[in-house]
Amino acid sequence: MDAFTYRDGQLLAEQIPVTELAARHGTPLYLYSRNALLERYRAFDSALAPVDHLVCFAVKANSNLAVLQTLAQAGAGFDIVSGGELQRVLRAGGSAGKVVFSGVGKTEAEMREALDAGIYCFNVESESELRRLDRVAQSLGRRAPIALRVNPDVDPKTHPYISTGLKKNKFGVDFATAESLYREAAAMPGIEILGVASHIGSQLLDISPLLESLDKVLGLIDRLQAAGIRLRHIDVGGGLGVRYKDEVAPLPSDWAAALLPRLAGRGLRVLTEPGRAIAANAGLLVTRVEAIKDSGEKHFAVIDAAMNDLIRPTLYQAWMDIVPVTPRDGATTEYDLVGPVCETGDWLGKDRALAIEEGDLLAVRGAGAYGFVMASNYNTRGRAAEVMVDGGRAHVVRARETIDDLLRGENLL
Ligand SMILES: Cc1ncc(COP(=O)(O)O)c(C=O)c1O
Ligand SMILES: N[C@@H](CCCC[NH3+])C(=O)O
Repeated sequence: MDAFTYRDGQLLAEQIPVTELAARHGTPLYLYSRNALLERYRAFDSALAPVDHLVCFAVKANSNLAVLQTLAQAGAGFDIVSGGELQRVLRAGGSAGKVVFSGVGKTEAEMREALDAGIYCFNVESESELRRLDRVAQSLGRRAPIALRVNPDVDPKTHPYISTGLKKNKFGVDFATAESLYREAAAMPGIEILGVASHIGSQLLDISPLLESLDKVLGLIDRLQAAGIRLRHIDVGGGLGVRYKDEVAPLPSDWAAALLPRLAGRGLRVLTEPGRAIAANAGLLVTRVEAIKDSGEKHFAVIDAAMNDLIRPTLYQAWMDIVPVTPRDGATTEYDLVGPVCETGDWLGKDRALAIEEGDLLAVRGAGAYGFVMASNYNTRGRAAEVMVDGGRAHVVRARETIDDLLRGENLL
């Protein structure tokens, strides 16, 4: 479903006019559709239904408690990268037994916290981390369940900032040394080997690099088995892309249809860590046009959302669809949509043909993933409110930050 569609000339969030939500909650405003989240989660869950599996939502994509609660209630597991994300998952009612912990810089405190909570698996990204985890687990009289996150050195053909599976990227254990590291792990008293993990990058539009990576990892599993190390699961990572403009993104069903035959007969539990593919198109960022101005060379629409609210356009030159909430008839003008932040890079869209006037509302589509989570307080701007729509009802799931929120904890000399 598209949760955000037009009816009678205005954009709706599920069944509620976006104008009404903006009037009630102000702008900039993040809107999420509960039903769109569920539908996208279930697309992964049912695509993997033929095998024992766990869909671990990548919390970094959207860590709002109500988003996590929605997915936890649907049965999701979670991929976390910090102790903070673990706390969020637990507060949202997620179960620790469905959590995998990725990330290259886990601290001892985070390891202890995750062991105490009883997470399902640590995705270990280096030899140094493995030794540290062994030590921490032993000090607690525990064995830490692990998978090695291997770096298969495969080009995911995506933006260089969001590629993770190349040798030159910081992620994962060098593929050539993975086998010997598994042997070391097998002898560590504080470590219990569960599986293997890989994640090669984000916004992937082509499945073939994922298959190339999978084939390499399956070869490793075979070599390990020959050495007497049997794995129980394979975590194939996340990364499936979405449509922002005109991209043709692979469906979870197509992805699973390509993946599952390669895994047949191995008895491996399959884990995946999708973030963007579940959350991106379940969210909108709503903003108001504050001012229209002309530089003699360019037309600018100054909007009340800025790079601090949504950094993807300026950080990755990402194109995100920006649409009028109540479209006007008449001639369009090409605008650069810029925010109030004092940076030339503060833009959400460039050269967009729009018929708009001051005071109009615009909506940035695809903002449900890597939107609010990457927001900052730059220029002492409070972060936007987050509202979740469920059919005809809207819930404020995070209040807009006030200046008091921003100044809390700051002291004069
Ligand atoms: C280890 C890991 N898992 C999962 C994800 C989620 O990626 P995506 O949002 O592209 O599905 C990421 C981010 O790229 C990641 O680094
Ligand atoms: N933040 C990135 C994705 C990062 C993926 C995290 N490993 C984006 O907006 O596209």
